[in-house]
Amino acid sequence: MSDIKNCWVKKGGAFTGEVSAEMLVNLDIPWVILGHSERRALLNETNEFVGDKVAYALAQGLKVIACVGETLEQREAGSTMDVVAAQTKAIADRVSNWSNVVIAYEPVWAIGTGKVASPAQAQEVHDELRKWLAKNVSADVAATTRIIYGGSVNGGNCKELGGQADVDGFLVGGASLKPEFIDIIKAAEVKKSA
Ligand SMILES: O=C[C@H](O)COP(=O)(O)O
Repeated sequence: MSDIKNCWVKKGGAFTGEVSAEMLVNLDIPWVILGHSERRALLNETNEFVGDKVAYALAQGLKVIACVGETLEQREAGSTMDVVAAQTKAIADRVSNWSNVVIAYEPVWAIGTGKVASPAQAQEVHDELRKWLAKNVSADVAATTRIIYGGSVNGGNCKELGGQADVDGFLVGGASLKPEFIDIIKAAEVKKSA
């Protein structure tokens, strides 16, 4: 197993049902996904709590895919960038070394719905996120941090999405269980080898 979709915010202990970062390290699981929208929405994980989790997981030696993304209501209200900037800021406030962080932009309305963001919509947010990192963290972190896209990626849309300048790969749910996953991997690797 190469990743898991959550871990606890601090050292393991009497937190029944939670998976600690230390457990993942012991099991040689290198990556953890934190801040997934389902945990934010269903388990009331705040931006600050997610930021604390990211910092703790990194401190234990894990690599983190940190998810950010807006709901449909937030997009329609024109607050997409405010939402993802606030989510990213809570991480930036707690993390100084970004070398083991990947940001996953996952518009909530696109996750598991079949309604993928258009390549232009994805590129716009990825570009804004990179600019946010350049302004608020550093030019180096902005240039080197991978910003991947998630939300209804499939074999049919991966090429065009992956061709966008600031889309550095994908976070894939449903399609990772289907043969088309191989096409998605290939679409993500084109840029890596370029
Ligand atoms: O956890 C998986 C991601 O949220 C994306 O899921 P999806 O590719 O099924 O939309």
